[in-house]
Amino acid sequence: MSDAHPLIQVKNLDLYFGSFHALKDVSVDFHAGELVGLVGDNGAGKTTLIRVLCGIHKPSKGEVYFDGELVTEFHPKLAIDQGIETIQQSVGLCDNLSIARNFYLGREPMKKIVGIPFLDFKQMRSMSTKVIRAFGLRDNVSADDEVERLSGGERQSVKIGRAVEFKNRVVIMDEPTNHLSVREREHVNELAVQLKEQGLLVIYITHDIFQVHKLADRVVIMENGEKIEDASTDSMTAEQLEEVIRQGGRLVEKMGS
Ligand SMILES: Nc1ncnc2c1ncn2[C@@H]1O[C@H](COP(=O)(O)OP(=O)(O)OP(=O)(O)O)[C@@H](O)[C@H]1O
Repeated sequence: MSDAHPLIQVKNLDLYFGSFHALKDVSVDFHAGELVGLVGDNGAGKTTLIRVLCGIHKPSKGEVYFDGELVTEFHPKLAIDQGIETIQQSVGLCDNLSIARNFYLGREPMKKIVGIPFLDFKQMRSMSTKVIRAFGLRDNVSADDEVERLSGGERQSVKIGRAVEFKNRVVIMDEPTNHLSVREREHVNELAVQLKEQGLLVIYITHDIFQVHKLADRVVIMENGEKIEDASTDSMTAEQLEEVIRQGGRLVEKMGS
């Protein structure tokens, strides 16, 4: 994997919120077909880093390359057009709309009847039905049901199915299993692995180093806006990575000296 060029390359990134230095000289590569765990304590800079990748924040210094091309404009719409999707626990679906409508949110297929464009409900229904079955929703859930009646895990499945169907290249999962039952958590984690096996880059943000160690190819640890570790899960155990987090990078400095 490391010989191919990275799908996303972050080089010497700094980001200030006013005088607060939120990202400090962060460099990290992310490859297609890789599941990378992004971990670190509260306020470490994980969300800020992925917000740069999603075009929400413009870095103060440093570069981001997407598929080898320097990103010159940071805007959420551009990131979506490049195929970067973020899956968050509490956002991304409208409760009072059907699963079919949610599936196409902002990308509704249209058909023309006597020259007048209408939403193509038939296509929305058939495509979303296919996907919700493939992604393991209960048989008694229909594409016409409102999202409100779905469990947390099913909601995540709809978002993940949408990311696959719309041919995203990068899926960023921000604490995707918070508040889920054990079985739902397993299901969402299996879907994350499926995404990477289909060649997508999956960046998985979590506080749970033990959970992500089982899934990820690599774990990147952040602390106080800095990247303090970037290790393959083959080279370090979950316990060793937890110790790095506990010591806040002091262990890595010691090992390097
Ligand atoms: N828009 C903002 N304006 C000012 N400060 C911000 C802003 N966004 C984040 N910060 C600060 O930047 C630091 C890093 O925050 P960030 O949300 O990236 O951390 P995190 O690692 O995702 O933490 P958590 O796990 O708690 O979500 C925090 O101190 C936070 O208060």
